[in-house]
Amino acid sequence: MEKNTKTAPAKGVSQSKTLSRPRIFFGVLFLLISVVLTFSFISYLMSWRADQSQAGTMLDKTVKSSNIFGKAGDWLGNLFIFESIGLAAFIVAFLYLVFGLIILKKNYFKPWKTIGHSLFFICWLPIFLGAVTRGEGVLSGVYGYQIMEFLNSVIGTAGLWLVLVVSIGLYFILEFNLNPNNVKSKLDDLNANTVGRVKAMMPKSAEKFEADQELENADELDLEAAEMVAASTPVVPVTPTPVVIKDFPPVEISNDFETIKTPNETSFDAGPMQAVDGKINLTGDDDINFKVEVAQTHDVLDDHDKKSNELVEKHGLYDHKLDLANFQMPPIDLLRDYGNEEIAINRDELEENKNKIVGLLKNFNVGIAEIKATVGPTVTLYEIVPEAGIRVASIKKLQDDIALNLSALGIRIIAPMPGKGTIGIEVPRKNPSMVSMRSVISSQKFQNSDMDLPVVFGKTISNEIFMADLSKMPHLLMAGATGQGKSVGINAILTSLLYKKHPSELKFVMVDPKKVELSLYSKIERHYLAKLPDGDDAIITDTHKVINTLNSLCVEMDQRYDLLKNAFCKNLKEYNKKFSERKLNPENGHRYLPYIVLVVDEFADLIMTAGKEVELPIARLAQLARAVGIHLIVATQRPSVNVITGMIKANFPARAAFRVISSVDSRTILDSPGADQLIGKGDMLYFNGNEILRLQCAFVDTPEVEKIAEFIGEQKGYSSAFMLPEYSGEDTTSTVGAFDPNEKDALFEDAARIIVSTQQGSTSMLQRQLKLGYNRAGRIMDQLEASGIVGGFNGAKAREVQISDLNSLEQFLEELRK
Ligand SMILES: Nc1ncnc2c1ncn2[C@@H]1O[C@H](COP(=O)(O)OP(=O)(O)OP(=O)(O)O)[C@@H](O)[C@H]1O
Repeated sequence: MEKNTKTAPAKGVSQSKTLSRPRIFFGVLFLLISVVLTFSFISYLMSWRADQSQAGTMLDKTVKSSNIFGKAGDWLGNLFIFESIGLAAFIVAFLYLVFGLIILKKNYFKPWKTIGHSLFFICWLPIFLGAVTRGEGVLSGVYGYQIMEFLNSVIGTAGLWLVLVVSIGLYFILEFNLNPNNVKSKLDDLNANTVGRVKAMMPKSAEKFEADQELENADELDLEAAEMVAASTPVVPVTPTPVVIKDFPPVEISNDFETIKTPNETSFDAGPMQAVDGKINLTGDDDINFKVEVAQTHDVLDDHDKKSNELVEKHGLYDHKLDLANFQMPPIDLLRDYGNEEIAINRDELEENKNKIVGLLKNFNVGIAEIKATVGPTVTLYEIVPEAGIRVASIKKLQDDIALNLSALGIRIIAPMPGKGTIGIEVPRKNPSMVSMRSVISSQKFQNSDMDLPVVFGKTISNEIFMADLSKMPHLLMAGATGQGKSVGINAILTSLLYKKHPSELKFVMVDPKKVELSLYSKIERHYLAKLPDGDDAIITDTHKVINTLNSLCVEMDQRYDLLKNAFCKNLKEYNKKFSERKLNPENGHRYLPYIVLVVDEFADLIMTAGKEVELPIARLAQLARAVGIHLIVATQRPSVNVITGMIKANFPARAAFRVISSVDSRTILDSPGADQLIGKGDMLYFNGNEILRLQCAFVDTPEVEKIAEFIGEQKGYSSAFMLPEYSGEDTTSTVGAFDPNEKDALFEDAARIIVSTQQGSTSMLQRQLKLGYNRAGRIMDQLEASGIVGGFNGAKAREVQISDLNSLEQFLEELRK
């Protein structure tokens, strides 16, 4: 086969689909020949008697022909039909069509098979037609008539017909593997698959057809393999009735059972069968035993599904946006247009830097084979390919010398560039371009993104818009010395989320010890913020309240885990989908769960004042909260090891570093140096657990954020902020001690019965069943623990229930009452 390497592939078209010109020429030529032959033959058959008399008058203008292709058509018809093979001439035209398509790489036909069949019929059909017409007319052609005559004289008429019938019979048997059993099952198959076959005959696009062809081939192979295995593997009979398989045509088994399919979707028809307890015993008269067992699906939600389907039919899917149905997402105009953000290429600067890099490396005996520059918004990346034999480490060592030589801050050497086989030198541009929030938010990439929590950071050094999904990160640690763009970065993240998520889908818990950075967002309290029931401000600035809020978030997380567990869901997305499909009953505590994003602006401050009390709930949330849709963004100015402890770091796989003051700080946040070499003003490194990317953070100014918050705040919101569960740290722990029956809660006994009957020591279950606040439910749980009905606190798991049945419990309660 000829390779299509001469013509360059067009963008977006794979090489294999591009055809070389000679291929197209010959392909089309063959198709044309096929068309000409077909029509000439048809035309010839309609008027052959008249036109045959004109043979030999090709150049005589006075003689007219009635063939559609004139005298040439006559000549072709005469040559192929009359003088040669009669009607079988059409097979020749067909072969041209097949070859044309093969040349054009349209593999509708299997070439060798088609040629084989065609040759058989080119030989057989003229003789057959000769025998039928006895040489009358043109149907057999001269060849057909002559051979027929010859055979007739040698083996007689009966012999001739015997040869014809036997040969066609053999042909069908060999081709279609016919035997009496087979014929029957093929007929059944034909019946069952009529619809499928009609579909298969519908016109398909060329690619689809190719794919089908491959599948068909694969099926054929698998079927053959299956037959071989069936024939060679002795199967121990496990049912009293021996089982037989005659063939494997695809067929539906019965309404009660699912169609049995092999991994490649080939269905088996196993002849007569009986179903006992989900097992199908196949019977027949062959000697292979075969037992098929269909695993019964125990779908406990079947009734629920029916009910939920009815509810969905009646009320439609649950619409979480309904409460704020008229809520409008902020328009792009609220973001400032900072003018032309096109990257202006300064050729002199590029040339100068290139010469300096090449010259300097030469001085250190580092030869360069190739150098390439990519200009980004703030940084130009020079990629060099060193000459063979140069050690990468020797170039890495020259970082300071290169920086000195280029007299530029912020040089970063990446040796080697991951996945590129080059060494990168990032050199800041003299006149960097601004990346505005407006430009990234209005980009198609952001607008069309289907991420759950899309966050657009800015642009990469190759000027591509960089986005990440906060729900996949799943928590982000940000660091940067003061004034390097951290607050702008947080605003960029929050803005991206505000531009994409409806208030019913997302809530923020904002912690701002500096008191000024996030205060702008207080306007969106009733739309997007979450707070403690007794909290005055939604934006938390007081360290003590932060501890309560973090613990309350832990409670929310535990409750969400309970809900997910009861709904048999693995994550928040699945749970919300199920809830929208009305498969979860709100009376059992189920509700639509918005994502919760905790934003801590100055983490160092919190750790300094509250230490472990803050670190532990943050670490707990970071470890467990991802599946229930709680995500953390923690920022700090001081990325020292006593702030970003090992426990915190281990649970924050995504890190964003703005410029930090020392390479030690850079190592703390990124596990590698580099952030100390950044140039500030939003120049950042983003680490997603695999590689470090240099980005220019999008710029969003405070007035822009204010406008967005105002736009949202002026719209109708919920009656209050999203309420987090109650939490009062001291209360709940202090009551665990000796049990005092006189001080037991009024609902103590009811709670005990619920716990014992369900054998689940879960506080949130008590909350739901008894419709209690977390504090009271927690207190009751402590009393239950003190009285010995449930075991001690068991982390994320429910407490152990010490009493196994209600009878024993009643006796126990009786004792307590005495
Ligand atoms: N992405 C950016 N593009 C352009 N300029 C930026 C960008 N980010 C920050 N700057 C500039 O840097 C200044 C300081 O940014 P920012 O307030 O975000 O710093 P910070 O790290 O939060 O400082 P602090 O911790 O003291 O609050 C901004 O006022 C702005 O002029």
